[in-house]
Amino acid sequence: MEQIFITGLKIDTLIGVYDWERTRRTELEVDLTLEADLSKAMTSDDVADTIDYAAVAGHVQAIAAQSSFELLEALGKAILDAVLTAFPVKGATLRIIKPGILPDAKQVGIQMSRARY
Ligand SMILES: Nc1nc2c(c(=O)[nH]1)N=C([C@H](O)[C@@H](O)CO)CN2
Repeated sequence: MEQIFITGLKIDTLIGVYDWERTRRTELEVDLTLEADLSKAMTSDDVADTIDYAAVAGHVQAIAAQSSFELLEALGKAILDAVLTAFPVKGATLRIIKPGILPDAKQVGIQMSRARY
Protein backbone atom coordinates (compact mmCIF):
# COMPACT_ATOMS: atom_id res chain seq x y z
CA MET A 1 0.00 0.00 0.00
CA GLU A 2 1.22 3.45 -0.86
CA GLN A 3 0.74 6.80 0.83
CA ILE A 4 -0.08 10.35 -0.18
CA PHE A 5 0.81 13.04 2.31
CA ILE A 6 0.24 16.72 2.91
CA THR A 7 2.22 18.54 5.58
CA GLY A 8 1.93 22.01 7.05
CA LEU A 9 -1.46 22.70 5.52
CA LYS A 10 -2.88 25.92 6.97
CA ILE A 11 -6.51 25.75 8.02
CA ASP A 12 -8.59 28.56 9.42
CA THR A 13 -11.28 27.75 11.95
CA LEU A 14 -13.13 28.79 15.09
CA ILE A 15 -11.68 26.54 17.81
CA GLY A 16 -10.97 26.55 21.50
CA VAL A 17 -12.31 25.97 24.97
CA TYR A 18 -11.97 29.46 26.35
CA ASP A 19 -14.04 32.60 25.77
CA TRP A 20 -11.13 34.51 24.19
CA GLU A 21 -10.80 31.74 21.60
CA ARG A 22 -14.47 31.96 20.64
CA THR A 23 -14.26 35.58 19.50
CA ARG A 24 -11.73 35.14 16.69
CA ARG A 25 -10.68 32.52 14.19
CA THR A 26 -7.46 30.55 14.63
CA GLU A 27 -4.98 29.29 12.08
CA LEU A 28 -3.97 25.66 12.64
CA GLU A 29 -1.56 23.43 10.80
CA VAL A 30 -2.47 19.99 9.48
CA ASP A 31 -0.38 17.01 8.44
CA LEU A 32 -2.37 14.29 6.71
CA THR A 33 -1.20 10.90 5.43
CA LEU A 34 -3.55 8.84 3.28
CA GLU A 35 -3.16 5.10 2.76
CA ALA A 36 -4.17 4.40 -0.82
CA ASP A 37 -3.62 2.13 -3.78
CA LEU A 38 -1.58 4.22 -6.22
CA SER A 39 -0.72 1.37 -8.59
CA LYS A 40 -3.07 2.44 -11.39
CA ALA A 41 -1.66 5.97 -11.52
CA MET A 42 1.87 4.57 -11.48
CA THR A 43 1.31 3.13 -14.92
CA SER A 44 -1.36 5.45 -16.38
CA ASP A 45 0.35 8.68 -15.30
CA ASP A 46 -3.17 10.17 -15.08
CA VAL A 47 -4.36 12.22 -12.08
CA ALA A 48 -7.86 10.78 -12.60
CA ASP A 49 -6.45 7.42 -11.43
CA THR A 50 -5.24 8.68 -8.08
CA ILE A 51 -6.34 10.86 -5.20
CA ASP A 52 -5.65 14.46 -6.10
CA TYR A 53 -3.89 15.93 -3.06
CA ALA A 54 -5.03 19.42 -4.05
CA ALA A 55 -8.65 18.25 -3.83
CA VAL A 56 -7.99 16.68 -0.43
CA ALA A 57 -6.36 19.86 0.86
CA GLY A 58 -9.27 21.99 -0.34
CA HIS A 59 -11.76 19.62 1.27
CA VAL A 60 -9.96 19.73 4.61
CA GLN A 61 -9.81 23.54 4.50
CA ALA A 62 -13.52 23.72 3.68
CA ILE A 63 -14.46 21.44 6.60
CA ALA A 64 -12.36 23.54 8.97
CA ALA A 65 -13.77 26.81 7.62
CA GLN A 66 -17.35 25.63 8.37
CA SER A 67 -16.71 24.20 11.82
CA SER A 68 -16.67 25.72 15.30
CA PHE A 69 -15.55 22.96 17.68
CA GLU A 70 -14.04 23.50 21.09
CA LEU A 71 -11.52 20.66 20.93
CA LEU A 72 -8.96 19.63 18.36
CA GLU A 73 -10.17 16.07 18.94
CA ALA A 74 -13.65 16.92 17.63
CA LEU A 75 -12.28 18.81 14.63
CA GLY A 76 -9.96 15.89 13.91
CA LYS A 77 -12.87 13.44 13.87
CA ALA A 78 -14.83 15.69 11.51
CA ILE A 79 -11.88 15.94 9.12
CA LEU A 80 -11.20 12.19 9.13
CA ASP A 81 -14.90 11.41 8.63
CA ALA A 82 -15.05 13.82 5.69
CA VAL A 83 -11.85 12.54 4.06
CA LEU A 84 -12.88 8.90 4.34
CA THR A 85 -16.31 9.72 2.93
CA ALA A 86 -15.08 11.79 -0.01
CA PHE A 87 -11.98 9.89 -1.13
CA PRO A 88 -11.22 6.18 -1.78
CA VAL A 89 -8.57 5.87 0.90
CA LYS A 90 -7.88 2.74 2.95
CA GLY A 91 -6.98 4.78 5.97
CA ALA A 92 -5.67 8.11 7.14
CA THR A 93 -3.49 9.62 9.85
CA LEU A 94 -4.15 13.19 10.84
CA ARG A 95 -2.09 15.56 12.97
CA ILE A 96 -3.41 18.98 13.93
CA ILE A 97 -1.00 21.49 15.45
CA LYS A 98 -2.22 24.56 17.35
CA PRO A 99 0.67 27.01 17.24
CA GLY A 100 1.70 29.41 19.97
CA ILE A 101 -0.58 28.05 22.70
CA LEU A 102 1.77 26.79 25.41
CA PRO A 103 4.64 29.21 26.05
CA ASP A 104 6.97 26.45 27.26
CA ALA A 105 6.19 24.00 24.48
CA LYS A 106 7.34 23.99 20.88
CA GLN A 107 4.05 22.64 19.60
CA VAL A 108 0.81 21.12 20.88
CA GLY A 109 -1.81 19.19 19.02
CA ILE A 110 -3.47 15.87 18.38
CA GLN A 111 -2.80 12.91 16.16
CA MET A 112 -5.34 10.28 15.19
CA SER A 113 -5.53 7.42 12.72
CA ARG A 114 -8.48 5.73 11.11
CA ALA A 115 -8.74 2.62 8.94
CA ARG A 116 -11.66 1.92 6.60
CA TYR A 117 -13.42 -1.28 7.64
N1 LIG B 1 -6.52 17.66 24.45
C1 LIG B 1 -6.82 18.98 24.31
N2 LIG B 1 -6.49 19.82 25.28
C2 LIG B 1 -6.80 21.12 25.17
C3 LIG B 1 -7.46 21.61 24.02
C4 LIG B 1 -7.77 20.69 22.99
O1 LIG B 1 -8.34 21.03 21.92
N3 LIG B 1 -7.45 19.38 23.17
N4 LIG B 1 -7.73 22.95 23.93
C5 LIG B 1 -7.42 23.80 24.88
C6 LIG B 1 -7.64 25.23 24.74
O2 LIG B 1 -8.57 25.56 23.74
C7 LIG B 1 -6.24 25.83 24.46
O3 LIG B 1 -5.90 25.69 23.11
C8 LIG B 1 -6.13 27.26 24.87
O4 LIG B 1 -5.36 27.36 26.02
C9 LIG B 1 -6.78 23.40 26.13
N5 LIG B 1 -6.48 21.99 26.18
